[in-house]
Amino acid sequence: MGNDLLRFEDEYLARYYSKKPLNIVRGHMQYVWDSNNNKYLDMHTGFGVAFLGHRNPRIINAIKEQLDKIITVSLTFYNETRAEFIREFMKIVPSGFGKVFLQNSGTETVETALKIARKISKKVEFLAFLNSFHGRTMGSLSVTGNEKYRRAFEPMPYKVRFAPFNAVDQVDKLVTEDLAAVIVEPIQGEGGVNPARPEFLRALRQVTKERNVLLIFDEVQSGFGRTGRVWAFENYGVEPDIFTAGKSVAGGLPIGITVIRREFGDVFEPGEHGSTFAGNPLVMAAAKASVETLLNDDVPGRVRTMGEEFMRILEDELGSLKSVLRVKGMGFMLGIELKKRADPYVDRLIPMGLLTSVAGGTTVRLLPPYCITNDDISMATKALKTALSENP
Ligand SMILES: Cc1ncc(COP(=O)(O)O)c(C=O)c1O
Repeated sequence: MGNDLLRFEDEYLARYYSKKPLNIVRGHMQYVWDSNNNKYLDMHTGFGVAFLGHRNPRIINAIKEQLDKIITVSLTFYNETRAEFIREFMKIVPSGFGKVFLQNSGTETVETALKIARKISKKVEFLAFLNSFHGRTMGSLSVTGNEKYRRAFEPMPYKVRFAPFNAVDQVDKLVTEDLAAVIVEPIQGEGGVNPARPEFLRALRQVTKERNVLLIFDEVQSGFGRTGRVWAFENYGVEPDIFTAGKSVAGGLPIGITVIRREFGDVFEPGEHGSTFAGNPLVMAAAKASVETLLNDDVPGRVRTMGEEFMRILEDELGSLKSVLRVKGMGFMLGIELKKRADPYVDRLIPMGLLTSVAGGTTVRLLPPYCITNDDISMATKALKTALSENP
């Protein structure tokens, strides 16, 4: 990439991901630019973080205004910016939910959900699903149903049983009274963009209720408008006891939120849980502006309409290609499942000006920002068609 500075990343920065040879220097809404001023349509969006666009003007202004006031205030104290965010956030939370736990990432919000479930239920075991992804810290990793992420760190601290995702007929047998909770993504993201079948979530809700087992929906990837409703579970008409959110909720700044039903109250005694950075006014200002954007721009409505159209176009244009198995997903959480590994295709799309990511090994995942246009959809479809038509 002709930039000597970047060698510091190679030499000293611990590697988490296989790195792409692209130095991204700037972003605006659905586009990013590299150091050679090449423009890319961003459907990677930092694994979904930039769903409201890069540097969305409303969010940037809110951050700038807050910078002139104060950046950090512990949850030990009140802060009006935080209170304003909570007031806005409660507008998008269904009425049965009444407490919000603030964190700094998706994995932390899952950790918090698991702790809450253990505290409320006084039980310790969990049921999770194969192919699920819930995070990298040891608790959230315990409920992640993919050996690849867990193998190097066994044994896991939490006792977890795994079941096949969408196996409606097994729900009655698997959800036993000794479970603290069942945790499930309404749409599996990292596992390959796999929507739950409505009857699967309905069966989970019915049996968990009957057996006094808590139901957790992990909405870190599927939530906040991504699937054409504010929460993916609203597409199914099924409500959990606890749900999580993260990724785009603070417009690009780190956040994680756990939401629980009103009747559970505060759950933790002072000192039982905490977080140094959580609820800091800078992130809260960005998150408040993000909720306002979601509501003012009717993000879920736009995503619902355009997502259906995008999916139809992808099915029409790519569905019959030899390399393609199926197009799947919901709203702006879309996947093109291939007959072989997806990484070479994702790499090939980069010089064509389209950034995407891999999910479940064989799926090209599209997580576009809500503001993409019909021209962007045409450009992406054309690039995908070219890339998927040839062997990489
Ligand atoms: C469903 C789900 N849960 C949890 C996480 C972990 O979030 P984070 O990477 O912010 O810790 C992710 C991340 O992709 C996710 O998709």
